[in-house]
Amino acid sequence: MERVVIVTGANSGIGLALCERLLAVDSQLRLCLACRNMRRAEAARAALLTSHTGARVDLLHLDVGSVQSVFTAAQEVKTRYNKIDFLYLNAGIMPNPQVDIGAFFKGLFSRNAINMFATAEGILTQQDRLNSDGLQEVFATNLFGHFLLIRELEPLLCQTGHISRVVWTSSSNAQRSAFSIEDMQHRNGSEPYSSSKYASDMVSLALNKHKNSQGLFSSVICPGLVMTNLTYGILPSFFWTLIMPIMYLIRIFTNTFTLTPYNGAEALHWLFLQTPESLDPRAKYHSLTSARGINYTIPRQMDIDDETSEILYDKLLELERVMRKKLSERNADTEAQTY
Ligand SMILES: NC(=O)C1=CN([C@@H]2O[C@H](COP(=O)(O)OP(=O)(O)OC[C@H]3O[C@@H](n4cnc5c(N)ncnc54)[C@H](OP(=O)(O)O)[C@@H]3O)[C@@H](O)[C@H]2O)C=CC1
Ligand SMILES: CC(C)CCC[C@@H](C)[C@H]1CC[C@H]2C3=C(CC[C@]12C)[C@@]1(C)CCC(=O)[C@@H](C)[C@@H]1CC3
Repeated sequence: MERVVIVTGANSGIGLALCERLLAVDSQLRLCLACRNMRRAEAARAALLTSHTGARVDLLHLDVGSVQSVFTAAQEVKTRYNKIDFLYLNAGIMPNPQVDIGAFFKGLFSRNAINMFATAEGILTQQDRLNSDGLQEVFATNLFGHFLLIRELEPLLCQTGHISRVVWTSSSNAQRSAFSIEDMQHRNGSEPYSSSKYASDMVSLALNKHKNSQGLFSSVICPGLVMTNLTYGILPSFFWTLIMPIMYLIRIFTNTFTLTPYNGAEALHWLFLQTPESLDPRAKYHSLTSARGINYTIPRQMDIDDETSEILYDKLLELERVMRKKLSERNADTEAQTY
């Protein structure tokens, strides 16, 4: 049976590697690349068709960081497909990352060194900004746009007699300490990436609680540390290439250095092959690569509580109402001006 799979941020890195891997296991797939830049999306589609001639690969314009774009894209999805089997929420940003060199060297000679390499805890900050919707950009892109997409696609995702899956590309950098329920957009901190990923872990838990009975199942994964455009924003690519032998050395101590997008997509691919009943809603599924280069997936319990995840879910629903109102007022104004 033909399965419909949508991948956000599919034109590069882990998203593109996932598409390659999915087409390799299911040639009947109807794959939809949901991207903000159609030129890059076309190039990704061409690359996929080179290795999988005859595959059914659609393109969808989607900027998850824009409320209007999410609504327009969801409308388009509803006209194209009558069900969704997998929705991979993979698009993500980490703007203006800064590594605290002092904290890095302190961590290097501490008992916490392995954990630091696996999670970047305490050594990585970012500078966020407001987007044109008046939302914090990292929150809007990594979390809220995806949340809205799910809400808009509920008629397709929650159908009686059909199972749909959503999979969030989260991170082991998601930390409780970076998230505050009073400041869910992380307006006041310097770890918006960590906060947004922690929030996605909580939303996934809440979604399972509210939507499993309607056939919608949510999971979260961490791809490990992968060389992509995102990590090339932290250190330039030539520097990563220079220190690659050290990276392989570190992999002996932490299997979280998956390094290639193919390896990083392991848990995303693994989830595609599992039945939802066999999965743990409180677990994050980690892509891991052993020192010998063997890929595997393991679940680890997430540090989240039901109460905060419920409050967050409600707050997101409230923000959704506010944004819908704002948008309809904005659209009414534009219409009035054109007449
Ligand atoms: N690399 C790593 O070590 C890790 C990555 N992750 C997560 O993996 C996911 C994929 O990132 P990765 O492959 O590493 O990095 P890439 O930068 O290669 O991929 C990110 C993708 O998201 C897209 N994207 C960004 N913003 C938007 C937007 N507003 N609307 C639509 N698409 C958007 C990008 O599009 P464009 O090309 O147009 O910018 C790109 O296709 C992210 O969620 C990231 O947080 C998690 C843990 C580790
Ligand atoms: C290995 C080198 C000698 C020095 C590299 C130091 C840091 C730049 C890295 C150490 C741990 C890395 C890390 C990430 C980014 C680069 C490091 C901070 C991530 C935060 C990238 C995005 C994620 O989502 C996490 C899973 C990564 C965790 C580890």
